[in-house]
Amino acid sequence: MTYSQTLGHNNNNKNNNGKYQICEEIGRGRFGTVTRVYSPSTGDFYACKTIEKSSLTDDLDRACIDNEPKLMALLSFHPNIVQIHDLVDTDSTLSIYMELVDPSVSIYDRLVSSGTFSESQTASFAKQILQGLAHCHRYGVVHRDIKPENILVDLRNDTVKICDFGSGVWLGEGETTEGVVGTPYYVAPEVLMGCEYGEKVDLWSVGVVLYTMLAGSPPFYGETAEEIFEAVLRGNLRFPPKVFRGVSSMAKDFLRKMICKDTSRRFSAEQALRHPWIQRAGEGEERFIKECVF
Ligand SMILES: Nc1ncnc2c1ncn2[C@@H]1O[C@H](COP(=O)(O)OP(=O)(O)OP(=O)(O)O)[C@@H](O)[C@H]1O
Repeated sequence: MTYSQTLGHNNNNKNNNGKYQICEEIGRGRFGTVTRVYSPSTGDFYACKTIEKSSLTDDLDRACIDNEPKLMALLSFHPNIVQIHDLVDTDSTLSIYMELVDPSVSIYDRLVSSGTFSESQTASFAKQILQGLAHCHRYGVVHRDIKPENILVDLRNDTVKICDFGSGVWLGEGETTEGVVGTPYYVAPEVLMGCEYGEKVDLWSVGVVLYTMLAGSPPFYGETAEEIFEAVLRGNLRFPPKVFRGVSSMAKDFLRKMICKDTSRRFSAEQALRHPWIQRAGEGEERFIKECVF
């Protein structure tokens, strides 16, 4: 990874000093656009997230933008985490050059296009998400915004890649943090209660994502953000028989240990990886790519 700081005025080629050739837009988030770019020097394609600094209106947004490349750089290589390759920082824009996951589909896009996932597919993706998160947590990085939109599946090999570390935080051994960060359906109750919290917030969110993959809708629902927060705080986890008829009791046991209000009883990523539902993941599983609708 190389970091370049391009201070000064905007220049040609979208502030990248001509190091990269800009191709087409591949995604759009709250803060900017994601574009496919080509690097003649490495001969590789990358995904470039470009953020217009003028569009950042508050300090929290500015902190998110500063954090993302730092946290990504802190993590050594892991197959289930999008890698950072380069950073170009100018007066007006910040461009984060990342490993390109292409062709890819986010869990969110796949839920919208085709509804629920099979149990074996969910378990297989769960294992990869947890392996990626266990790696983050070993380095003290808490993602804080695990949701279907931030989990990409590389369709060349069905590999899951966790992306968007913009809401993340670094916590030293045993440290906690505070502050309401996350997305309503997936946020952990201790975040909403204004408590100090640690890396287990990510495990709650993974549990909610997996529940949503199996059921097609999240476990805590409401018409407004306030209603969703109230449902999350109640934390009343149900498995409606109509929806969960075909889902194994092992999967439900696993979800109860992830979507657990008591953080001391909630699984860590390492504990989750040892659960039999995850240990058995991958047995007799179909290729995801066949299930995808483009
Ligand atoms: N490395 C990548 N490879 C391929 N596509 C990517 C990559 N990173 C992001 N994308 C695409 O761009 C979209 C937006 O990216 P990302 O979520 O990182 O942006 P953001 O501005 O931080 O979004 P948010 O609104 O969640 O804060 C993703 O949903 C995905 O479709």
